[in-house]
Amino acid sequence: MSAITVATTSRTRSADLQDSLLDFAEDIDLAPLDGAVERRTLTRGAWVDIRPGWLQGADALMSKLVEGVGWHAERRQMYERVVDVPRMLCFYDEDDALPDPVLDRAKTMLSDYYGAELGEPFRTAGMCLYRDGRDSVAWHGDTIGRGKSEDTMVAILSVGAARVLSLRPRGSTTTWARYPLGHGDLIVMGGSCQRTWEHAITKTAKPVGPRISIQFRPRGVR
Ligand SMILES: O=C(O)CCC(=O)C(=O)O
Ligand SMILES: [Fe+2]
Repeated sequence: MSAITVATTSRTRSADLQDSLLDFAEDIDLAPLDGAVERRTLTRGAWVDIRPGWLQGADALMSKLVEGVGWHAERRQMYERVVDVPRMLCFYDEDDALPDPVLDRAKTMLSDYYGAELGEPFRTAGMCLYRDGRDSVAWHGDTIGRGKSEDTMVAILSVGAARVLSLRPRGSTTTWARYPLGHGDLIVMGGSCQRTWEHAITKTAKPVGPRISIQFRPRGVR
């Protein structure tokens, strides 16, 4: 009798394990962009496009990237002090192999969808790993390159814990828009957004797990 009970229990357990492995092995795939992207017009020629749930199988991609990306910490001069950049980073230049084929497909899909409007393809992939709510990115525009003077686009795919991307017009100290970016969501900042608006991932005291952001940019935009 007791042997049967044990056998039943172990069957259930292995079935559970198999289910969770199946969940884990859910195919990593991208849903269509056509007809599923919503544009929010900001001021001064800036806009944001949102495509929630673009990536399926985001758990599998998250694990793969946490393990497989050559994350490194950076330190940065802040006035008189050198401080830790509060997130881990990795940059894939246009000829670098991306850590999962789905990211190549993402880049191609974005280039196909936005090519006519953007006038060029997405080329590079920057990655940030926010280990917990203490990791952040301060208010900034991506203006190291051409975003300083030209309209452009920065497309961000998020995996892992949801964090809020905040936006404000340059010169303002108040947040005008908050976009919670969840597991598999896409947001695209476009038009003049990098030079006329600023964005940030602010710290949160809430207990949040790790989040990875993958930013696709055209050549010369940083
Ligand atoms: O984590 C994000 O989604 C934003 C990252 C960002 O703004 C940047 O790397 O320039
Ligand atoms: Fe940025």
